[in-house]
Formats: sequence, C-alpha cells, structure tokens
Amino acid sequence: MAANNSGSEPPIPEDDEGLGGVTHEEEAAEAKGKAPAASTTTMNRSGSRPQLDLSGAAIHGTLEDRNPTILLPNQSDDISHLALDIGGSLIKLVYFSRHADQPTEDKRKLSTKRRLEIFTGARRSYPVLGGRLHFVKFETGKLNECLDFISSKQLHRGGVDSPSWRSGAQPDNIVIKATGGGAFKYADLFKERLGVSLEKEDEMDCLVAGANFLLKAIRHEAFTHMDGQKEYVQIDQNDLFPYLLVNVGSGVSIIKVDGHGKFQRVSGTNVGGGTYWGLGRLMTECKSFDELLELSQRGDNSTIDMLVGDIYGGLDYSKIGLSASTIASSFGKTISDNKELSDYRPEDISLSLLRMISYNIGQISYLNALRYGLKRIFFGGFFIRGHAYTMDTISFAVHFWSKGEAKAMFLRHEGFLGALGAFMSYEKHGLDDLSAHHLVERFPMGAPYVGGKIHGPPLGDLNEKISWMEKFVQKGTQITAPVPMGAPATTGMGGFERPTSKGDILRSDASAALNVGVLHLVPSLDVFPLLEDPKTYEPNTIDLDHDEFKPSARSCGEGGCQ
Ligand SMILES: Nc1ncnc2c1ncn2[C@@H]1O[C@H](COP(=O)(O)OP(=O)(O)OP(=O)(O)O)[C@@H](O)[C@H]1O
Ligand SMILES: CC(C)(CO)[C@@H](O)C(=O)NCCC(=O)O
Repeated sequence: MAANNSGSEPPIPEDDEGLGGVTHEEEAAEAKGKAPAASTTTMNRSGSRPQLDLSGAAIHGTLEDRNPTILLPNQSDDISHLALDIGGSLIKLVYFSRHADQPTEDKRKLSTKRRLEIFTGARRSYPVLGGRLHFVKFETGKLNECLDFISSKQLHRGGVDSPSWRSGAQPDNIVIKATGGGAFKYADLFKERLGVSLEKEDEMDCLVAGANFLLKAIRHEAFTHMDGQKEYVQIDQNDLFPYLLVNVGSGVSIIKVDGHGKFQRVSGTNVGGGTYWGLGRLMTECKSFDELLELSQRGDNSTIDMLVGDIYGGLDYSKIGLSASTIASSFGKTISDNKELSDYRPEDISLSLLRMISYNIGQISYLNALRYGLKRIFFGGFFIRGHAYTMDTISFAVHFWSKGEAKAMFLRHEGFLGALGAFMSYEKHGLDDLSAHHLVERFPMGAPYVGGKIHGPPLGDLNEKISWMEKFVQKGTQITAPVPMGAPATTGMGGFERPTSKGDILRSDASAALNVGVLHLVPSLDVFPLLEDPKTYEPNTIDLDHDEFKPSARSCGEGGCQ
C-alpha cells in the first residue's frame, strides 16, 4: 500500500527488501552499521529480468537504521504491476504491490534471505520481491470506476510506491497486459484516459495459464462441492494434465488442457452467466447479480419447473430411473398455469433459472469430458461466485451423468484466471515463475460467508471506498461453508430435486461493483541454491525408522548414540 509520508523529505518506502540488490560488501557494511559505498554499476541480467540500475544508489536514512532503504534514483526499468481481463460482464484486475508494511518479525528472516540471494550469485542476481497480489473486479458497464481506481493508485505506473513514480520519471509509453474482448474494444479509452497502451493477450491462453498457475502454486485452491459439503482437493503437480477447464463467464468456454500452453478449446455454450443475469434481471427486475442470486436462496422451483410427478400423476418413472420429483422440464409448469409473470415469485423464478443454467453447464461439460476421456473438470468464471447451490447443481450433473466417474472441482480464484494469465505473461516482472514462491492467502474470497453485513464507515467517493476496502481486506473476513438447508431430499436417478444447500446470506461484494482479495507473495528461500535445475529437483526422503538407518548396538556406545 502507498506509504503516506508527508513533509519535505521524499517518502521512504518501508519495504527494505524491495530495492534489494545488495552485494556482499553492502551486507557486510550493513552488519557493521556502516552505509555501503554508492555503487555505479548497472546490473545486467538476462533479457527477461528487470534491469536494475544501481548508479547513484544511496542509503536513505541514518547510519543507525537497521536495514535502511536503498534508493535507486536512476532506476528506470519498472516492475510490472498490473494486468486486466476485460470481459463481457466484468473487468478483472490483478496487481502486485511490494510489502510496504513488512512485520518486524519477518525482518530477522530477511538477512538469511539476503545471504541466500548473494550465495546464488548470478543465478538470482535480481531481488526476490515480497509483496502481494491483489484481485479486484468491476462491472464492465462501470469502466470509468475501474479507470479511476487504476489512476488513483497509479497502478499503470507501477503504483505510488514505485521508483519511477517517486522520482517523477515517468515512461512515455506505458504498456499494460490485457485480455478479454474489452482489451480490443476499450483500447482507445485506456489510451485517452490513462495514456496507456493495452498489449493484448489471447483470452484462452490466459485462462489456461491462470488455471495452471493456481492449480500448481496455491494450496487449497481447488475443491469439490457436493450436497453442501466443501472439500479441498490435493492436486498432484505431476499428475495434473490432462483436465477439462470450463470457464463460466458471460458465455462458457470449454477447454481441454494438456500442459503449459498446450490446450484446445473443444466447445462452448452461449447459455452462461450472462444468460442467468440477463434473463433473471428481465424477469425479476433485480438490480444486481447478487440480489438475484440471493433471491434464489429463498426460492421453490417446483412452482415453475415441470416435474416427472406432474406428468406421471405423482408417480416415479422408475424404469428409466426418474423419481417423481425429478425436473422433467425447466419452466415447463408455467405453460399450463394461465398465469402472468407477475403471478410468480421472483425467488422461484431465480432458483429455476439458476438450476436450469447450472445443470446444463454441468451436463455439457461432462459430455465433453466423456468425449476426451477426462475425469477432472475444473470450473472457473464469475458465474460460480462461490455459490453453494450453483456448485452443487453442477457437481450433481457431472456426478450423475458420469455415474460418479468424473469429478467437478471449483477454484477459489474462479473469476481471475484470465487476469492472472495476463499478469504472468509479462516477461519482465521477475515474478514469471511465481510458482517458485509461496503464495499465502490471508483473505479468503469467492465463497459465501455468514453475516452478510460489512461493518465500516459509510462509503463516500471512490477513493474513500478504496482505502476502506483495503482496510477491510487487511482485517480479513470470516468465511464459513454454506449451510445445508435441511435434510437432503432423495434424489432419484435422472435429475435434480430441491437444493440441499442454498447457502445463507451471500457474502457481500462489499460494494456491488468492487471485490478485492489478496494473495501474499512470500519469497521462497532456496534451500539448495547451487542446484543446476532446482525446479526438477526432487528431494529424496529417508525413512529413519528403516532398519538401515536405525542405530545399531555397535554404533551406540554406553554414552548413547552420537
Ligand atoms: N457483481 C456481478 N456483476 C455482474 N455479473 C456478475 C457479478 N458477479 C458474478 N457475476 C456473474 O459472472 C458473470 C461474468 O463472469 P466473468 O467475469 O468470469 O465473465 P466475463 O469475462 O465478463 O465474460 P466473457 O468471458 O464471456 O466475456 C456474469 O455474467 C454473471 O453471471
Ligand atoms: C466469446 C467468449 C470467449 C468471450 O469471453 C465467451 O463469452 C464464450 O466462450 N462464449 C460462448 C460462445 C460459444 O462457444 O458458443
């Protein structure tokens, strides 16, 4: 977050590792409490790394300061901080900020880390940056709010903490990675309002890159959701591919993923999140997506959907495995009722619609999984919205039609796959191998939480809202699994009946338009820094209980084992 220093001195970044790049001499001088001599070197790295310009480098602060900040006045090569996914319904932002408020207890670890950086020599001559990945979304219809947000935080210039922003040396042509249709549609507007060029990245490439990254790097990212029960799935990194990725945005893309950058968009459907929100808005006059979703939680679809029992006089059609309460035809009951739209409860309409679309997506996904012999299906996109009933319905469809062979899994950063992929497509941010670091989530997101109300000051203008949002994020929120709504009804073969988990109150978006989450990037220490290829290194484990390693009577003297 921005250091908010006032006074005549330039603001001092609290992050004492951000500009790191310390040398042996500097470390030694630092240990003795002396300021290292200013370097005039420009550190050259491989073309894919940010160029670190150490000329004119000077310690900022007094000699007594521990770990004083080193200012690099001539640093021009900025760390990239922002990527966008501008979709048909929502704009997703992922941005990186260095830790400005590193807790003191972490500072002890820093010297070890620095030592390791030095030890690794040329291989890691760039600083490992600790910081945060932030996730924010806006409605595409409110693009101006998004532009204001970027501008207020100067995200397009690397954030208000960045060296170039501090020094006032702004590059002329700022380029931001962007994906989604809006990267084309709104490119001129970004140029006009922020003076930035959008570098377009292919949407499917980004979805896949984002999903692969999350599945490989983030613990507790993927989970199953059946009958109201959420269970995290341990992903075996060596056995991830192939899988089916279903991104449920406004429309739905179905992608067979075979590896990093290896995929095929095998199908898609135009009946997706935009359909639920669009039809739902028309039929219920809801003002927001969340309002519509929340309505569904109080709905009863049997007033709208035609059930097998409605057709069979209350009987099951057991010969083909359909119970009386199986939905035979979504919205089918409305044809015979001689009623107007206004005679139906918006709650019931919303639930029928949600079930129809979710089930359909689950079924189409399964058919594609079957087509390619895939057993794992990951669902992303903001339609999912961490909503219990949506996930249960999709899971049911996959489970039912595959006879339990295929598994539906969901991602906690569901809506940010594309934006993350675009973020990782920067070659120059030094974070391209994010999976080499620890990413720790301190703010759970994407799932409903009980309580609904968020306590905080009233929201004023956007800036106030943003800073309040950040306080909210820092504090964290309670998250609980959705509450099952009574005993599960018997689900006969062939369909889906009443939802067993409609959730309670939806987790609020804090504002209808803004949703923020944070992943904390904790640089990994290289345990074996001289390994030629640490990524492929598999540490062997030794079972000390194994006889071979047990101390024998001969090696243990009277004084015990040494
Ligand atoms: N606050 C919200 N406002 C609007 N839609 C929302 C909101 N939250 C969730 N949704 C749902 O998420 C869908 C959009 O999801 P997502 O952002 O993943 O797709 P998109 O990128 O906008 O669409 P596409 O990829 O098809 O261009 C909406 O159609 C709606 O169903
Ligand atoms: C057109 C995109 C890819 C835009 O994100 C998405 O909305 C989508 O996958 N729609 C479904 C289109 C179809 O395959 O029928």
